[in-house]
Amino acid sequence: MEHNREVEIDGNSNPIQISRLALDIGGSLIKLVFFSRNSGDDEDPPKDLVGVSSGVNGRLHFAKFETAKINDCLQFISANKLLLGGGFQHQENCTNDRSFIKATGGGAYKFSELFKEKLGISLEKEDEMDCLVTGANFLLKAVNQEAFTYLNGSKEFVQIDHNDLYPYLLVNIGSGVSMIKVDGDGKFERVSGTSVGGGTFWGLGKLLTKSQSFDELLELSHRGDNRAIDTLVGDIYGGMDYLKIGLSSTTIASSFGKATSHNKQLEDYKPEDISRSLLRMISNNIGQISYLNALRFGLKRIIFGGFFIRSHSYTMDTIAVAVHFWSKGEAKAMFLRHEGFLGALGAFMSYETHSLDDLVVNQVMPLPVNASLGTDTNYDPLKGDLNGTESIQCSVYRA
Ligand SMILES: Nc1ncnc2c1ncn2[C@@H]1O[C@H](COP(=O)(O)OP(=O)(O)O)[C@@H](O)[C@H]1O
Ligand SMILES: CC(C)(COP(=O)(O)O)[C@@H](O)C(=O)NCCC(=O)O
Repeated sequence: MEHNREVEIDGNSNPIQISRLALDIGGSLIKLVFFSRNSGDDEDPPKDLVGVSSGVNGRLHFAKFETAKINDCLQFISANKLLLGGGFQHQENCTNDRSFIKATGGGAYKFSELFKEKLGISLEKEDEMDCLVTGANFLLKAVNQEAFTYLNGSKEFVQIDHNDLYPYLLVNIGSGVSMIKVDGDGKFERVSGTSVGGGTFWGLGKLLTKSQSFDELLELSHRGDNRAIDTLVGDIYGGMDYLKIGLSSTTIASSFGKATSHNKQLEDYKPEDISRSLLRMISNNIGQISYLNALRFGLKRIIFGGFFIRSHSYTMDTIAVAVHFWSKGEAKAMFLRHEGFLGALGAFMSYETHSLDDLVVNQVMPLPVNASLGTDTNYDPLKGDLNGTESIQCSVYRA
């Protein structure tokens, strides 16, 4: 099982001290975020941080499980004693069990009883849209090298000016898609959504290609050629462009259009071509709907999150090109390194408004990890697909 291993620390076998665990239980995946305190070292806060006294150094960890395999997730929480710890406390041996954990997503309702029964814990529910926005704002403001653009195969990190962050359109591509106009911290409106999202790609792709996993389906798309199954403008116009309305001969005129051919069956198409065509169709469609919503509200920045993206170059390229094409270069698509963890991070941050409001999360830096969750120490943020196996260094300050 991909993530079902015990948490190690800093390359040795001391158990880590976990404070705070939050969950986002979605239609497809369960996302976990938890904080582990570095052993022994409290620190003085930076001089420019007013109103705080001492700090705690630690790491934020990320993990994910398929929702259908929720028992693996329960086992992971239990095996790693993630329910121990009572917030960011300074005592060395903090062992008081929590009676609740913060959780968001539909599964926080659906699986509430299961958590109670198997782990003896209540799920304190946080609104999913609230959490997505809080998570996105947190990442954009606090994490260095978080947001990037993707065009023609190259990533470029965007330096976020905190005074010029809002408004933006947040598009979360999970099982379904939510589009949220964000105007500030806690100030947002869900302006649109579409049911044609990540679940559609995975569901249709599984039926059409017999892929056994999402990763296999994505891998197939790398090798595919969508022209075998999509009808291009050139197929209709005898190889010519239709420049009068701005369409080149290579533009897709009709996704899956060639599949209408009477003398071909599903078996006559290669799974990799089907996967590629499907990925392109769904990414393109989401890019276009996003642009139309950005246009409705005059938004220039569209920030995409959700695990559908999986830092996959072809997905990001298709979305970015769609936004660029439809907006004639006016709007910009941006992606996030922690794309899939917005909701879980938002739930994690929501502890503050209740029992931990004297704490400020600050100085978050992406760092290669030591041994936490078996992460690759050569992690390169420029190349990386953050797959729920990285952690980031952070400090938390106490007022
Ligand atoms: N390992 C995986 N298993 C299933 N789906 C995955 C996986 N990795 C990425 N995905 C994609 O991510 C989508 C779920 O994204 P996510 O943001 O976690 O949404 P949700 O909250 O609905 O679970 C899936 O519908 C699928 O397209
Ligand atoms: C219902 C949801 C918010 C659930 O979130 P998810 O688990 O898909 O991340 C999402 O699937 C969604 O916004 N669906 C689109 C529904 C619509 O606007 O048509």
